[in-house]
Amino acid sequence: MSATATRVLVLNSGSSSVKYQLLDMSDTESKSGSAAGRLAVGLVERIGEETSRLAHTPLATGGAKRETEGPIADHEAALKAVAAELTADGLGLDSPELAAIGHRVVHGGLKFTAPTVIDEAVLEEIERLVPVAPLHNPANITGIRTAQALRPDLPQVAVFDTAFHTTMPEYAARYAIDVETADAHRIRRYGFHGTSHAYVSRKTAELLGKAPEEVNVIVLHLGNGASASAVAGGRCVDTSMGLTPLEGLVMGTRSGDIDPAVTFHLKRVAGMDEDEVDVLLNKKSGLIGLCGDNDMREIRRRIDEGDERARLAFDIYIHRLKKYIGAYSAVLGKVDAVAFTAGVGENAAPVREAAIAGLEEMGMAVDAARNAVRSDEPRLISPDYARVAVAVVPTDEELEIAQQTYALVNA
Ligand SMILES: Nc1ncnc2c1ncn2[C@@H]1O[C@H](COP(=O)(O)OP(=O)(O)O)[C@@H](O)[C@H]1O
Ligand SMILES: CC(=O)OP(=O)(O)O
Ligand SMILES: [Mg+2]
Repeated sequence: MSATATRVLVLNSGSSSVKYQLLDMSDTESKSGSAAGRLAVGLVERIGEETSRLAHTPLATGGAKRETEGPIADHEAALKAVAAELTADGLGLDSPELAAIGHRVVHGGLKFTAPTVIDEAVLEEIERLVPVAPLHNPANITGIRTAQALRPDLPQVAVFDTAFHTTMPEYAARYAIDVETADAHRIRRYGFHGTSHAYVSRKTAELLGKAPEEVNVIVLHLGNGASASAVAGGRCVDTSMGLTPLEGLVMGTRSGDIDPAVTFHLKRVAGMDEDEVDVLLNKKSGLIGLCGDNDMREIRRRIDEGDERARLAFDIYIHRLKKYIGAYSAVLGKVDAVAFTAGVGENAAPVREAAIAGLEEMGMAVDAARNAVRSDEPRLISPDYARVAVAVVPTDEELEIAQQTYALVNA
């Protein structure tokens, strides 16, 4: 790595999207956690559909956001389109200032507990985990292979969603099924969104003016995928996603918790095969299965118009959230804060209000005026009298990945 190479490109490849950021890590603020070192940010959406969309903002040049629509067939094409956008701003991947490329990798199993420089053996292991992260790991692998082809000389670093959760105690991670079968097939709770849970729990402690070791936090990461975690003194002690990102909360298109016997029933009685059940639970369930929409904005709009199906979907979503807040309060014993994050958690005030409503006896409440504030900054939404702080803490998986990547290549 050259002495002047201080930039990191971060790729967060989802099942049908790529979020990316180019950061300059020599900027002291980007090292400590603010947005100052961001040179370019963007998003490719609806990959593989008829009209994909690329939105690119070159912050370094002060240029306006550029949006292009047109077909982008796969993640390889998406990444090449991103590279072309960066090149157009003089921020191309050929820059000698680029120190590394950091990749979000969703499933790292038990092997990867920390950021890892990617080689063929690491890629093989990520590939081996495809069956337990079928929506995510294949996209991550394509992202890595394409980036390697564009810059074979650069270190590529994998930052795993599962890493933060590897501290869970055995009694939280192990399912109550036959031990030999579970161990033979590595069946256990792994948990996901760990980079976000780690970042948000740390930021929440900061908001309270305390060290992470001093606080117990329930983090509610509510995006299209959604998960809850119980973080005690900076360490994850339980989380709602399991072997795969299907378990736990009601999500945009995933069912979350369900009696596993439903799957036998669908096969024996409804005549579905494995793949059909998989698609049903991962892609046609959750909010979209309940009411036909997975975007919380649309669901709130329909509720305001008196739509009963949207109302019921919302109520089911909130009921599940409340159950996890209760469960993790008991797991933690003492809760200092509940932190809402990701697309829904950061933006949907009615979700926050409804999830906390009625929890006054548990020391939790939401102040309506504080909850209505829109901001990119971490903020409290509980009234001053509440024993438990309720907060909105915007996540920043890309910054966290950049910091971990840069630290590793400079170690
Ligand atoms: N202004 C908003 N109000 C309510 N919900 C929102 C708003 N903006 C985004 N969302 C929700 O956030 C979701 C996307 O969250 P995000 O964290 O970006 O998800 P992912 O990373 O899983 O793609 C959308 O599907 C939508 O439900
Ligand atoms: C693991 C997971 O569910 O990720 P996402 O929310 O990006 O789909
Ligand atoms: Mg996400």
